[in-house]
Amino acid sequence: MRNLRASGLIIYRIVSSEIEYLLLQTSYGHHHWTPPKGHVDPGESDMETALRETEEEAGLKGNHLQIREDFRKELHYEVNQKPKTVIYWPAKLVDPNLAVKLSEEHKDFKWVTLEEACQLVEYADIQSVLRDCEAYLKSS
Ligand SMILES: Nc1ncnc2c1ncn2[C@@H]1O[C@H](COP(=O)(O)OP(=O)(O)OP(=O)(O)OP(=O)(O)OC[C@H]2O[C@@H](n3cnc4c(N)ncnc43)[C@H](O)[C@@H]2O)[C@@H](O)[C@H]1O
Repeated sequence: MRNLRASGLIIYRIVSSEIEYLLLQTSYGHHHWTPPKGHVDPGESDMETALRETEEEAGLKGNHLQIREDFRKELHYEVNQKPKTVIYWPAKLVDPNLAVKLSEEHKDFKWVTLEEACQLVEYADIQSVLRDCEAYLKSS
């Protein structure tokens, strides 16, 4: 069975010494919240996809971001009985005031603290990735 593969960026910014994460809410389905991410197209690397999807979904380009490639996490879950892999890297929004521009795929976005993010994302695996990411960012 073909594995679905997606990748994205855990976008964060620093505001008054606090880390805030960018989450997007889908316009479809049950309107779940995730960082910007999407399906890897044929011939694309995981990082190329992560950058393309972040620009398409949030209007943030690679030159707006500092990507932390040394922290990479994979999620594995099933969508419609098919296995799906999602890869994330953290990326700092260099100008914390830069505006997010949504596409039609999402109906809302929020900048939230770790605890608020864990409530919004609802799945234990991405909550765990966010907690590990915060620990990594605070230690480096
Ligand atoms: N129901 C729908 N109605 C209309 N158009 C739709 C649609 N679903 C997808 N689309 C279309 O597909 C495109 C998305 O393509 P992309 O933008 O390229 O890909 P994606 O982010 O990987 O898609 P998706 O939102 O489906 O993925 P996720 O794994 O979060 O989510 C997939 C499922 O997995 C669940 N899920 C998310 N994270 C999970 C996790 N950590 N553990 C377990 N389940 C999880 C989600 O709740 C969700 O049910 C959109 O443009 C949209 O047009």
